[in-house]
Amino acid sequence: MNILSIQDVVKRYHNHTAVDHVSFDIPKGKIFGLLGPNGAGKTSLIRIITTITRPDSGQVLLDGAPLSKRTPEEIGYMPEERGLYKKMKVGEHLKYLGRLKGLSEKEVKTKMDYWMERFEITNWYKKKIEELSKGMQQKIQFIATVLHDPKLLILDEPFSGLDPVNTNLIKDEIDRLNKQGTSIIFSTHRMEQVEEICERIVLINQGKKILEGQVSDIKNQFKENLYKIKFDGEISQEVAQRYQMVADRDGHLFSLNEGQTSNDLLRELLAANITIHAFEEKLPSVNEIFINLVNESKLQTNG
Ligand SMILES: Nc1ncnc2c1ncn2[C@@H]1O[C@H](COP(=O)(O)OP(=O)(O)OP(=O)(O)O)[C@@H](O)[C@H]1O
Repeated sequence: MNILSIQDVVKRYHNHTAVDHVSFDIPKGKIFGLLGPNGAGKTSLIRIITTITRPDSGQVLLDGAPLSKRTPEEIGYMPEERGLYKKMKVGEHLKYLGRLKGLSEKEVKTKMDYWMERFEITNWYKKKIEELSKGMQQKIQFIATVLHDPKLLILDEPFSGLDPVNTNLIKDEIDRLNKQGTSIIFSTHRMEQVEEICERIVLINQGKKILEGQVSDIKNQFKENLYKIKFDGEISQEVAQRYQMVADRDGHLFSLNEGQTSNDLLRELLAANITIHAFEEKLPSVNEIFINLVNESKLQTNG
């Protein structure tokens, strides 16, 4: 079952196509990465999902049903551009946003107290937003996003401006909400966070989907048969050349040749009488895959 189904969605601004026939599904209960370089069309797509704008064509289903007036109550969206009213007090602000999402006065109070206590910030109720640091405002924005228990959370750069302790705090909350069944779309340019957090990703470039799938499958799909080996001892020139051995940060990289297996390499190294401390396949990082694909499609467009 999918929490979200994007079906052939197109969005144009004047003569620019920001989202160009994009389709993908997001399975329920997963953390899904929506990736792409600046200007790729991610925000345009998110604004369609959250019903801020409408697509020119195509449709979006949330939990199997077309988007409607009730959609915002089912989604929690934390935009990259944080939009809190500086002059409002924290308590008033959360109450206001919770009411906008359809919560009753009593529900807002219960949920707000729960989150403020959870984050140990109950002494902030009467503080004005403008009195809070960027990171503190970020916490309030997070609470505002999850206050109404949305079934789909859309988080755009949720850790920007947070120190490592608060990053972990929010990361743990995201994880906990996900374990309780909340589906999550996570949009970021921080690729190491994608590897750590997301199960599946979609990569958009110039409005078009260029890659989609399970992170582990994608890494395997783009692997280059590289092995990282840590060893003590001498490797002959001949073997080093044949495997295009190069020094890496804390070991050496070996490339398998056509038709060779990792076992062939290991056998050869054992015969060379070296002491092997570590032997592992080096899969490309999501960052490397991202950069390669985006550069490739740039070349295709320019060529
Ligand atoms: N309201 C608008 N009017 C005109 N053009 C727009 C509008 N919103 C977005 N665009 C254009 O659509 C394209 C996609 O923008 P979008 O904000 O969706 O990208 P993005 O992937 O979110 O980028 P970033 O990572 O930089 O936030 C860009 O070329 C942008 O200039």
